This record gives sequence, C-alpha cells and structure tokens, in this order.
Amino acid sequence: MALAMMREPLEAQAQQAATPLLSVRDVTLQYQTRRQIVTATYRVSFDVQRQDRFILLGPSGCGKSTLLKGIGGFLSPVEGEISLAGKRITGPGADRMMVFQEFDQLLPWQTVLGNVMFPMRKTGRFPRSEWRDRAMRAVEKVGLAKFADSHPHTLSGGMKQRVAIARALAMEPEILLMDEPFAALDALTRRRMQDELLELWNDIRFTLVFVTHSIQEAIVIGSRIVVMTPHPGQIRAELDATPFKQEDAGSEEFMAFNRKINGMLFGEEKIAHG
Ligand SMILES: Nc1ncnc2c1ncn2[C@@H]1O[C@H](COP(=O)(O)OP(=O)(O)OP(=O)(O)O)[C@@H](O)[C@H]1O
Repeated sequence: MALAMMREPLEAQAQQAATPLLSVRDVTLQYQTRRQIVTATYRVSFDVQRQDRFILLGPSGCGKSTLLKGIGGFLSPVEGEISLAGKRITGPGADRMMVFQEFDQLLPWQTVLGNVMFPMRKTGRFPRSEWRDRAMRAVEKVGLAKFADSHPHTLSGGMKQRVAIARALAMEPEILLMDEPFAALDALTRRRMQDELLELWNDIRFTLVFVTHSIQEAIVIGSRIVVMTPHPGQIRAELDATPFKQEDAGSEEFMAFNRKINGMLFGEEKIAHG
C-alpha cells in the first residue's frame, strides 16, 4: 500500500521530466493586414527541454521574431498549439521574459535598479520586501552593481543590454526569450556579451530561446539549433551544437559545421565555393 502511494509521485515526476518545457506543435502564425493575410510561419514544430540553449536561426523574414511573439503569448497560432510545461499558452506571463535588440527597451526615467524591479512591481511575482534584494542580486550578476542608481542614458549599449538581461532573469522565468539581443552592438562587445551570457547560463542554468541570423553566434551560444527556411518559415533541420565553443571557432570541425549550416541556409552552391 505504502509502495503504491509512493509510486504515484514518482510516476508524476518521471512524466514531468519527460514533458518538454516548451512544445511548439504544427504552429502557423499569421498577420492580418488591411490588404492581406501574411503567413509568417507554417506548421512549425519543435520541443525545448529544460536548460536548453535553443536557437532559432534563419534568413530575414522567416518568422523568427514572430515565433518568439507566439511563445511570449502576444500572438495566437491560427493552427497548432504552443504549450509551456504541458499547459497551452494563451497570453503573456511572467514565466516568459523577453530581451530585445533595441537599447530603448529600458524605462528612461527609472534607474538601473528601478528598471530591474519594474516587472516585479507590475506582476507582484515576489513579496514586496524582496524586490530590492532580488533586483540588486541580478544587477550584481551582470556586473553593474556600481551603476545601480544610474539612468539608462548614461550607459553604453552593452550595459543597457546587461540591464535588460538582469531585469528578465530577476523574474526567475521558466524561459528567457532573446530576440537578436546583441545584433546592434559592435563586434568586440557582442563577443563579450556572448561569453557573459554563457557564464550566466553556467551559473543559473536557465532555459533560453535565442533568435539570431548569425551562424557563428548560433553555434557559440546554442546547445540546439533550429535552421528555418525563408518566408513562410518552416523547420529545415534541428542540429546539436553542444560540442562547439567560442574558443574552437578556428577549428576545422567548427568551420565545417558553419559551412554545413551555411549550405542549409543558402544552398549547396555556396558550400562548394565557400
Ligand atoms: N506586424 C506585422 N504585420 C504584418 N506582417 C508582419 C508583421 N510583422 C512581421 N510581418 C511579416 O511576417 C514575416 C516574418 O517576420 P519576422 O519579423 O518574424 O521575421 P524574422 O525572421 O524575425 O526577420 P528578421 O531576421 O529580419 O528580424 C515577414 O514576412 C514580415 O514581413
């Protein structure tokens, strides 16, 4: 009897472990404009497991940002289903936090700390007494403790992105959604931010869905890479990128993997000549 009672939670635990954190099933996403219906993604399916660094890679206009909007709950599929931990996503929620490319995603009248506390205030996710400490810990994690009382206009682009990342992670979301977060940075800062994001991941092991159209960035950041076709976006391939690190970027294996993805995106001809 006791054993039978114990079995149920174990089975429930096993089932939870087997359920992907995020499941995207046959999802078609569309925009209705005044003149026409634009199909951004067509019957896209993939699963994201806990602690994945999951990359959506594809040419401009293939629907990467639209998929993030769908996962964020800002756009509903016209076909298919997106679910988080087995529950259908029907709208935005604090369990999914987004970081964008734009530097102006911060509130200019709030300090760094104020910005990081803002979503806690808005959602009441944690007790009020914890907001400041939680925000400060996140600000420290991204190396901005000295700038906690500064306003966004006094910060560099990279620092603003760090604040946006701190603000998202401070909410302890189930998934961090990043839409080309480093695309507007100079090459050196971009590389540093990639390293820092990976350090943060090593530390906290969050689940990440990251949009980029840089093959190099996808390989460096990702544990899994979904390669999408041009408009309307579909899945061309799903690849394992765990063996590749930033420091391997010059290796033959890394370059061969890069060429393989390049071929998938731009056709075999480019591989032969590239
Ligand atoms: N608000 C909108 N209204 C109508 N069509 C839209 C809207 N936003 C995006 N689209 C269209 O949906 C398709 C997918 O756009 P999306 O921005 O998701 O692509 P993307 O892969 O993120 O591109 P990029 O890499 O250039 O950001 C494109 O054809 C785009 O023109």
